[in-house]
Amino acid sequence: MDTQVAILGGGNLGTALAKGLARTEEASSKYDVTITRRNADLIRYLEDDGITVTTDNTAAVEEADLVILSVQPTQIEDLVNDIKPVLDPQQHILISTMAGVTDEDITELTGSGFPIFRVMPNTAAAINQAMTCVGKTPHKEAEEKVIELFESLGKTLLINTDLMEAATVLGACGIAFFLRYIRAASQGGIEVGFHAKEAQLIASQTALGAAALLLDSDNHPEHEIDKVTTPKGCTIAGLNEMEHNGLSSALIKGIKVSYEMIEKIR
Ligand SMILES: NC(=O)C1=CN([C@@H]2O[C@H](COP(=O)(O)OP(=O)(O)OC[C@H]3O[C@@H](n4cnc5c(N)ncnc54)[C@H](O)[C@@H]3O)[C@@H](O)[C@H]2O)C=CC1
Ligand SMILES: O=C(O)[C@@H]1CCC=N1
Repeated sequence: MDTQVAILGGGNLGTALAKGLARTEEASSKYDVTITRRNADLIRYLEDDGITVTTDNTAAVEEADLVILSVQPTQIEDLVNDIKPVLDPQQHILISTMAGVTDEDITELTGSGFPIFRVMPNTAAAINQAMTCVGKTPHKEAEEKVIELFESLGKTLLINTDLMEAATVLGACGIAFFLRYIRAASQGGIEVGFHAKEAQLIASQTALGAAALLLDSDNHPEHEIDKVTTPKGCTIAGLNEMEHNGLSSALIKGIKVSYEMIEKIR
């Protein structure tokens, strides 16, 4: 029988997870997905992909093996109060995507005995290109199921839970950080002669190529950069100008401020 997945909170991330699970034959043949949202009509379109859409959290949980909690941190208390009567430690593996919410926070609301996993995916799950960090737990059998689910949505990395906040910033917020780079590169591309759509295509495919070079080889970025920077050429001139203006420093500082912010989310 298919594994039953309930995604509670069909917002930006929840819908990305649902779309990814419906998008490939491999995932859709393994997982039966139900997604909930208070205003379910806003995500009714997911039914076209074979996903069950409902406002009824308890009905979704009653059927589920894997329960993904994907509401905002401030909304978790109401959600757990809603589903608590049907939560069963023998049946349910709880998976939280919530930034800054610890497993202790969740246990306080659910009561003890549940395998609770903290995961940090990103919105590229919608196209099965997510990076998902999964926090280690002692529940090894359940862990395999959680990793299998997120492997069907992209790549996974098992990490110590004290790194979940760092994973949030680098992997989840990272989507926005890289997209802002692509937007800026496109704007530069327009200044030097391209139409907006052409500039975006060139910048996006170049970003994808740069990332793929690293994923394919495991090389350090600077090793690949050295291959592009012709002596006295235009690459090193542009790169050094970017660094004089604080490119690397701005990124590092932004990541640190983002990290410090997680403490304050809840
Ligand atoms: N957006 C992102 O890229 C990522 C978000 N996260 C985390 O995932 C969680 C969700 O984030 P987003 O999807 O961006 O937020 P969102 O605000 O877009 O989605 C939350 C959804 O949950 C629904 N909701 C709230 N209470 C509910 C309830 N009791 N029953 C059913 N639905 C309910 C809301 O109506 C909303 O549609 C957050 O905790 C966030 O920290 C983690 C990684 C990436
Ligand atoms: O910005 C946020 O707080 C959430 C967590 C990671 C991505 N979005």
